[in-house]
Amino acid sequence: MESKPVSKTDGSDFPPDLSYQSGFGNHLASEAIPGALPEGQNSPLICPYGLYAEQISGTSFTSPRKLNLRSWLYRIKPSVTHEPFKPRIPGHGKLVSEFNQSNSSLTPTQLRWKPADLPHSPTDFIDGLYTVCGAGSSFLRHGFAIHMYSANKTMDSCAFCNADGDFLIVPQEGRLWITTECGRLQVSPGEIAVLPQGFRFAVNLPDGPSRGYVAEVFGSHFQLPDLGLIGANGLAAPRDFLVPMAWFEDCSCPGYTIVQKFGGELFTARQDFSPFNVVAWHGNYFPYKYDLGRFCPYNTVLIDHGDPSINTVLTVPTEKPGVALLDFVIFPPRWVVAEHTFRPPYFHRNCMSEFMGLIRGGYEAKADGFLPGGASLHSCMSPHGPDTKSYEGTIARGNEAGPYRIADTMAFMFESSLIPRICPWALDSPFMDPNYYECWLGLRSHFKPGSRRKS
Ligand SMILES: O=C(O)Cc1cc(O)ccc1O
Ligand SMILES: [Fe+2]
Repeated sequence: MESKPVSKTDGSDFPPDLSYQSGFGNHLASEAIPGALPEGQNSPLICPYGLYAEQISGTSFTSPRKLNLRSWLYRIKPSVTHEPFKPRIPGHGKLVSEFNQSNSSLTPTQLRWKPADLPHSPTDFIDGLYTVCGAGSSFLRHGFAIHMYSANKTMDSCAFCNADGDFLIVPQEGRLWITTECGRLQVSPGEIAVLPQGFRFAVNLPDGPSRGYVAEVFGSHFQLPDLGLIGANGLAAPRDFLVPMAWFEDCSCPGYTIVQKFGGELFTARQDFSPFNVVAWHGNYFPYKYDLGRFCPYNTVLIDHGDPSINTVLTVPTEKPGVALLDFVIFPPRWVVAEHTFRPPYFHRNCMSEFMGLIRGGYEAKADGFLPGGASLHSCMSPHGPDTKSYEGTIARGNEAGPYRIADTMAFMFESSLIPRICPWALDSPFMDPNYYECWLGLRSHFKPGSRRKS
C-alpha cells in the first residue's frame, strides 16, 4: 500500500464528492478494501489483511440493547500503540468539564454576546475552542458544556479525542472537513456534525477563518426525539443523517500527536502513525452529520405560537420522562400563518435554560443585536421574549398581516434542564453586550382599563 502524507495544510485532499452511508442509529458496515471485514465474528484469531480488531464502546457493555452503542474497527495498528499521555504544554486553560465555583459563576441576568472576532494568529480547532457555560460534571457522567470556537488553521499532524462526552458541532462560518476514524465528513454552515465520545478526529479548515458553536454532553448520547402525535414522519428524518465510509491512510509519521480531552484538561501522546488507519468498521457507534435544510418543520396552522420543542432535531434525555439534559432545537425558514395571534416567540420564563446561536439571517424575536455568530443565554426562570422593536412592529402590523415566509434564517437553541454556570472569559469577554437588558426597557404599558379590545 502506498503511503499518503498525513499532514494536511489546506484540506485539498478531500474530494468534493465524498459519499456517505445513511441512517440514524443504524447498524452500518463499511470497507475501504473489499473483504476487510471479518465474516461471522468480530474478533477472529487473524483478521483479513492482517488488521487488528478494536472495539469502541459508547455505552456500558450491559446497557439495554436499544441504547447499546459500539463499533468494531479493523485497523493497521491498534490505538494503544503510543507513548504515555503527558499534560499538554502549554495548557489550554479555557475548557471546563466540571462546573463549580472555582471555574465559573452564576447569574440570572439575561446575557448576549456579539460574534467573536476571527483569530489573527494561527489557531487550530483545538486552540480556538473555549467553554462559554455548562453544568454538571464529566467525571460524574451527567452534565453538559457549551463551547464556541474561532479558528483559522487546519490541525497539523494531530488528532483530537474527547474522552469527556459527545460533541455536537454547529459551524457558523467556514466549512469543516473532519477526518475521523470511521472516515471523512464535509460539514458546511447549515449542517451539523456529531463526534461521539472517544472518536479521534482532525479538523481541516478549507475556508481558513471559521467560527461556530459546540454542545458537549456527558454520560448520554444524542437521540432523535419521539414524534408522538405528529406520527411516523416529520422533523429530522433518520435517513438524512450521513455517516462516513471507511477511509484510511497508511503512513509512518513520527511525531503524530493525539490530544486527549480528559476531565476538561488536555493530554498529549506521541505515536508514529496516523490514527486514521481504520480499513473497515461495523457497528452503531459512529460520527455523523445532518443538513438542517432537510428538517421538516411542523407548526401552527391556525392560532397561537407553538412551543419551540416542536423543532427539536436531536435530544439527550434524562431519566425523567420529557426532561432533556440537552435539546438541540432549530428555528428554520418557514411559513407563518397564524390568525389573530402574536406570532413571534412569546414573553416567557422557563424552568429550562436556553442558550441560543444564529447561523445566518435574523431571528424573529430580536430586531437588533442578535447577530450571526453571536449568542444569548436565558437561564432558568429569567424572563425574556421579543425585544421592543419586534413587539411594537408586530402590533403595528396588526391582525391583517397575511401569511408570510420567514426566509434566509437559521437560529438554534441548546436547551437544558440543568442550570448553567458561566465561564469568566465569557462573562468578561469584550463581545459581551452589557446593554442587552435595554432591548426590553422600551416595552411600555398599553393598559387601558375600560377599553377591552377584542383581538
Ligand atoms: O426564547 C427564545 O427565543 C426561544 C423560544 C422560541 C420560541 O418560539 C418559543 C419559546 C422560546 O423559548
Ligand atoms: Fe425562550
